[in-house]
Amino acid sequence: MADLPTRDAATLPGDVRDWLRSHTSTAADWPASRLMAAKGDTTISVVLPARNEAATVGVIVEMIRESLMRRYPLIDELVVVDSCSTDATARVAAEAGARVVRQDEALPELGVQRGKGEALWKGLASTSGDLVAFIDADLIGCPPEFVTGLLGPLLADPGIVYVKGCYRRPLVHQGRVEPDGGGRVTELVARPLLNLYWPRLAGFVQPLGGEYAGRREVLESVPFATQYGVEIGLLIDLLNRAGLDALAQVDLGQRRHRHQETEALAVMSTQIMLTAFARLAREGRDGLNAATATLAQFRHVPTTGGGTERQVVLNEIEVPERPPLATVRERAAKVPVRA
Ligand SMILES: O=c1ccn([C@@H]2O[C@H](COP(=O)(O)OP(=O)(O)O[C@H]3O[C@H](CO)[C@@H](O)[C@H](O)[C@H]3O)[C@@H](O)[C@H]2O)c(=O)[nH]1
Ligand SMILES: O=C(O)[C@H](O)COP(=O)(O)O
Repeated sequence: MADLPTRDAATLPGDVRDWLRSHTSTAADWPASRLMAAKGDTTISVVLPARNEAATVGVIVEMIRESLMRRYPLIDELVVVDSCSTDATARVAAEAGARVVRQDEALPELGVQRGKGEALWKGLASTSGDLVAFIDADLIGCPPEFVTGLLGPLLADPGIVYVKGCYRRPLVHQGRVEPDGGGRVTELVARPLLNLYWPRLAGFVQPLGGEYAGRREVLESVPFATQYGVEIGLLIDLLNRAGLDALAQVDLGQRRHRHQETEALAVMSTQIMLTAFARLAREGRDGLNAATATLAQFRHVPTTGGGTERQVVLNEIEVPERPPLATVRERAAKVPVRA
């Protein structure tokens, strides 16, 4: 870890610290039986965006159908948006029991765009549940708690409009597992951007995570960036529209997925930056001229009981500048030399 001055979480800005404590729960707080009691007339849709996910989408669909449609009739509608796949994603998803919507065939009068955000937007347009949960289709292992955890705060509290999943994210590379090495774009791009320009969102452990749920009327009231900027765009726009207290996060445990190559992640990073810069411009901020920043990061440390706990680490980051050396030398040359 870099040798930076760090502070304790207690010195997070008061509203972020309070939010982190009061608006973070764990999936275990929201068992399906409890949600069934709270569901009442509320209808719930689950949308999986999928581009070439034939290897994983079927297992996720089967899990949702078995655990959350048959065993507990919690989910009313399960849709896979086939995002221009060239593999058997659509067939596998349909055989597993999902309704498959082809991204380009939904809302054809509005033309076609590419990317994950487009798939989610078309999924929102093709479903009708009062609550909508989005789950990535490339997850390797997706227990029912990934869905129930996201729905819990929405069913329990009418003041919550949007719930984001968080988790530990291992990086699996050439047979090696780094327990917290995943989420590289999150750590290198999204978290610094949010801490710099939207510090009230600094408490989101996984701002780019692909598992989240919201109320339909709220999701339909904000734009969806079409590509990979969709997650950061939603967070910023929902903060501005609904306020921090209407947002929540739920710890879903651990998330594994198919990793992309560095080259593809650079494209993703650029899309995320463009999405954020567009929001800075809309908010009338140039924002690009700061010399100091606080970066809140999350670290998992061992506990005495043999488990781990998440700690907030605050880094104070400064980039003071030195003037061009030539200008300093010129000045030094003018200082009279004493005999
Ligand atoms: O054009 C696309 C690209 C992706 N996807 C699907 O979207 C999900 C996530 O895409 P993926 O390429 O696996 O993204 P990650 O590398 O996992 O990126 C992370 O960071 C992204 C940027 O915030 C988020 O969109 C992702 O959900 C999050 O997992 C998967 O089901 C994809 O099949 C589409 O439907 N259409
Ligand atoms: O969410 C992210 O930061 C990107 O999807 C990269 O994730 P990975 O480092 O786990 O592949």
